[in-house]
Amino acid sequence: MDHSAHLKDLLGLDTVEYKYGLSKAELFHEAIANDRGRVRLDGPSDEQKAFPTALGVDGPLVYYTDPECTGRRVKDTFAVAWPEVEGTVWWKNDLQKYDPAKYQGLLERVVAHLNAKRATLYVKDVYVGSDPSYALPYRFVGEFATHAMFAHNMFPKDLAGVSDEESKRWTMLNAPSFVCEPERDGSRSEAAIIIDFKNKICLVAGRADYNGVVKKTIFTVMNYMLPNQGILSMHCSANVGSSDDAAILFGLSGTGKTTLSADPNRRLVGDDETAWNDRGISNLEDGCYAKLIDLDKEAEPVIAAALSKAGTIIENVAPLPGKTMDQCDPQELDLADRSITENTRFSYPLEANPNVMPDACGPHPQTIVLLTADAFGVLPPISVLEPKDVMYHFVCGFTSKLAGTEVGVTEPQAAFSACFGAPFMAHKPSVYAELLAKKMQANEARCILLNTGWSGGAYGTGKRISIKHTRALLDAALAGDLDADKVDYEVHPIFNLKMPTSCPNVPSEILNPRNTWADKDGYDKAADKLRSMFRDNFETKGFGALGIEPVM
Ligand SMILES: Nc1ncnc2c1ncn2[C@@H]1O[C@H](COP(=O)(O)OP(=O)(O)O)[C@@H](O)[C@H]1O
Ligand SMILES: C=C(OP(=O)(O)O)C(=O)O
Ligand SMILES: [Mn+2]
Repeated sequence: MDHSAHLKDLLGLDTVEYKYGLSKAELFHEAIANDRGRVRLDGPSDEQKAFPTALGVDGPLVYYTDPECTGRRVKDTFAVAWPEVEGTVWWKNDLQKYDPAKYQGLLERVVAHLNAKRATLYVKDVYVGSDPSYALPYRFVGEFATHAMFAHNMFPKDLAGVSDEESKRWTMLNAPSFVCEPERDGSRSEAAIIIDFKNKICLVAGRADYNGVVKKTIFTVMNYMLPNQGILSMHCSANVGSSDDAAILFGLSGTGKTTLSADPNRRLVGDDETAWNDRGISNLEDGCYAKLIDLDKEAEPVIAAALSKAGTIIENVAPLPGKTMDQCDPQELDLADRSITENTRFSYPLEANPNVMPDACGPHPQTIVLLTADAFGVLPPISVLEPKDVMYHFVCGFTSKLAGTEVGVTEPQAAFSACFGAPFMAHKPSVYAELLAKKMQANEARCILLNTGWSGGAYGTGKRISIKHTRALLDAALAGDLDADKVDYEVHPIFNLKMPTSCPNVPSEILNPRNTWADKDGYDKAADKLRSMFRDNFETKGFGALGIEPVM
């Protein structure tokens, strides 16, 4: 069945025009010519009205989202509560039930809207997963060429060996020009992002044109599908060292998955979504989606270099003062500008990194890193974990949500996000925890908790630990220099975490966070408060009943 028959059959689209399978260069030109002014813009700057903007033919595509949608709209993210799937989904605030009848009505209205305007729709066929044994065909269908180009950048394209493509295919219908009516459509607002697990459809209706939606929605789908095959899907980045030693780095948004995995001395597997099966790890994607805010070109050389490559998509970054986008070299964008959002981004294909693993896969991980960005400034910058600590911290998923990635978050907010990615975990945390425990039993790995958050005080008084020190800590851990037989530890009296007392290229005094606070009493109180939060969260979520041992 070709794409138009498929989309007529699945969705009822029949009077639209398709631009199917365009090359990246063609999508780039389509975006320049056609995406301009297609989203309602209420009060943006002139610069935003002129989106998207090309920086020369070989330059990046610079795209400005709807100002309402500069991050993920978590409160507008749903899955259809079909009776067949209702009992298998982990329902929560960031994945709520959508009434099946309302969903069917809404889908019909979106399709009617596109048919009525004889919309031009971009169709891009990619895969989610770089290993054909589990990869799923993913058909992006949407009004914006930019999104189709994003799908092209971010996902594997020519993957041979995927069986039964038609029956496995997932389809995203992405219609930013539609306006949801909550009363009639059952949505919360004028936009809704809805996963239909029964019919393999992701519907993006309304103002939700942040590129991240195109990847995180299908990631949620993979987190639903893969555990059913015994494959652990993870919100983590991954890379491989020179002796074929793989590492995975779990973390919620803003904790450093992308930054720390882009390591000039290690080959990249992926920066965000990784699967772990019986053969090892592999990337679900084929590109990276890095934050640009305050990018320090010395601390993040790989990401900075990717910024001058052709074919990237830059999102919501303003030009330097006095420049217009057309004159502005990608290296001269105003990376400190927060006027549109803190969550400024760019998407680049893996090949923009000179140091990647062939086929975006690697062996079983030798090191498991749990990333957290503690805005209370009380967790040690590095702790060495036992497997039971990993299970505890994995289900707790403590971090601070940083500004920007989720609509509505404007300053750091303590969060317990199970599996370091609760919004994307379609099953209950126990499903992923059990798989992780099995994988860890079968493959011995060293485990660390790496805190990329605040030191010397909480957010507001202290400072974020430098990327230089975080990297030195990570490098030492990866080299085995912090293994139990190599280094002395202190045990943190409140968090019960093993803190190395020394580490190459890191001042020893920062290794125990209490040393970095002038106000020791203040530190003790803050640490105590965080421990209470950990305990309350553990209790409320009933993790004890899953066989997880409370470690603090
Ligand atoms: N010590 C640190 N380690 C990692 N990232 C840091 C650190 N200090 C500041 N940052 C910044 O924090 C952000 C981390 O974001 P990113 O790597 O995109 O996280 P993720 O991929 O997990 O969402 C980047 O903007 C990075 O520059
Ligand atoms: C793209 C995202 O991922 P991250 O911030 O983890 O890179 C996101 O959460 O929208
Ligand atoms: Mn990232």
